[in-house]
Amino acid sequence: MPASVRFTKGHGTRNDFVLLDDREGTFALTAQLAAKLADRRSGIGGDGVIRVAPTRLATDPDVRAQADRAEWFMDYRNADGSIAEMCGNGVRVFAAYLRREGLAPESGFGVATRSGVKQITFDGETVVVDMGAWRLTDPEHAADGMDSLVHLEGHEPFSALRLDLGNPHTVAAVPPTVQLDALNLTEAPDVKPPAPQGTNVEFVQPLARGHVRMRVHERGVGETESCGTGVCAAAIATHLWAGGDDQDGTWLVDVPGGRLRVRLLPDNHVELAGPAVLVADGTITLEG
Ligand SMILES: N[C@@H](CCC[C@H](N)C(=O)O)C(=O)O
Repeated sequence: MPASVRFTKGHGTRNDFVLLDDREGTFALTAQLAAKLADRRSGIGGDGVIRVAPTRLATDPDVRAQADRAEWFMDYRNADGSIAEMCGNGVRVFAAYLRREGLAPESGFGVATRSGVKQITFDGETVVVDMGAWRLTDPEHAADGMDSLVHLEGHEPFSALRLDLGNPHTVAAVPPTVQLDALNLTEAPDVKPPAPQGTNVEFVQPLARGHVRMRVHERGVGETESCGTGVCAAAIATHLWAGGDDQDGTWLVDVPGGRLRVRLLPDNHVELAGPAVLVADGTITLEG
């Protein structure tokens, strides 16, 4: 492991990350290292930690197999050190870093992730990501658009839909009689049936046609101010609940950290667009 590593702190709608520049592919992002760096008091602080690494040197053969379509691999871990397959805000910050460092073409490129290659383009400072194809987690039980319940103390259980965006999501419909801002998300919500790999839980309320607001409790982190895969899941679920044809396929999703745009594309593909901000750079010494 090298003695010192360049890092960059960045965020996408205030979902924040520590990026570690491992362009030579020389070290491992362990659970311990990620949790240490993500700590907001004794580390740099972030909702997640991302290693920028050459795809061809990835240890996972499924990631290495993406090397012909994506030069760089987003090696992502949550703040508690656990691995996640995908991160929608993280991949935009990752793309902004590659762009700034001149490591990828302005015209667009693929990023390798644990859930396949994600295609990036830029619209000015907005980073646009083809997040790939979504799917219902349990299509057999989701006929009416609901397949689970989310329990939060002090509330009637919320009806919810489980979706797979590469990582797991449970989108809970919050009735208009419930104040979204007042929900207590300090503890992980109780989801039934339980998710074997854990789940991110989104709480969603419609605002207008094609426009919703959302709060999220992220697996491996806690409540965050935004979740890119989560806003995609929220838009897809709301679209399905509305009968699938209530708008033109473009959704705005307001989260505590800002606003993201989601487009529902053919073949169940979903596109995420939003900002990515690189805040600070530094060097950190890693213990051997
Ligand atoms: N914040 C991310 C999602 C990060 C991973 C998630 N916590 C998980 O464990 O699946 C996003 O922007 O999508």
